[in-house]
Amino acid sequence: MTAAIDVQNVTVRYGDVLALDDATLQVDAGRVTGLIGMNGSGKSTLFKSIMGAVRPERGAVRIGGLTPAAARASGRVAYVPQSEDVDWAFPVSVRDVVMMGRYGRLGITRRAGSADRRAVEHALERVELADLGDRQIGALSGGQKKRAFVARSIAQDAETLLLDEPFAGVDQRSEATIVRLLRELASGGRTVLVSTHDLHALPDLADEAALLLRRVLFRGSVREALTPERLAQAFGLERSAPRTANNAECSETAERTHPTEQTGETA
Ligand SMILES: Nc1ncnc2c1ncn2[C@@H]1O[C@H](COP(=O)(O)OP(=O)(O)OP(=O)(O)O)[C@@H](O)[C@H]1O
Repeated sequence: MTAAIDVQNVTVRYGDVLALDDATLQVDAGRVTGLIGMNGSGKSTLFKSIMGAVRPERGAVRIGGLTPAAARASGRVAYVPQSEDVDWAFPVSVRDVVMMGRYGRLGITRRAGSADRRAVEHALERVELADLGDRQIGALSGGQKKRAFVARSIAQDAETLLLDEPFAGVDQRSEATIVRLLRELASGGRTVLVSTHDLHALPDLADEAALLLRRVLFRGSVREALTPERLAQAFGLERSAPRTANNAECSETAERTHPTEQTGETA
């Protein structure tokens, strides 16, 4: 079976910081895969590589057999970025953000039709934000913002969903709603790759797990991933802790993503 996401020997450097070192990962459709790694292990960089927002020095990525650019252009892949990467002051409503998921389908006039509006309302209902569609995106709680971005992915009807730390700073209701939705989407045949620090939530969330420390150390069942030996390896308790790069000293800085954009283009 061809992997829905195929990351082959990807190496990414920011200046002299080696963020990914020969990372290889296959992610299957129809399941939720949890991406686990310590701060700075390269999780966001892996997502940005899959989205084509950073250019690997070596290696290749395919999404459903397509290059990242082609997968993005066809709307097959949706990305829920880390909250810090989003400019929340951007003056758009929650409904506008969710409508952005439909942009690939709007055609040349960019005018939303009734099917688009129905898809947006349906997505808002699924994330339990139907009452807050008119609110400015920046005026939502952390968990509600995450749910708005998940709604955008649902409205987009993307085959592949990438979520970077969707549970960070999120209330329990939002976490439960997002976990339930991701499981439903995977059951419906979607490919879901989600990074999280929350190891306790992993068994409920994911069918598979991948451990990352600049390279993929392990990919397999959640139970096998959570063994003390594997976690010690992934969290740098053994010899090879990653260099802790100080972002302030780095020449490149990640740009902020408008709520209306799919990615922060950094390369
Ligand atoms: N734009 C950038 N410029 C320079 N270095 C960067 C940039 N983005 C990330 N890095 C560095 O690359 C490494 C991997 O960062 P990345 O954000 O991918 O890790 P992460 O696993 O997502 O971390 P976290 O869990 O803290 O979000 C880190 O050392 C980080 O400091």
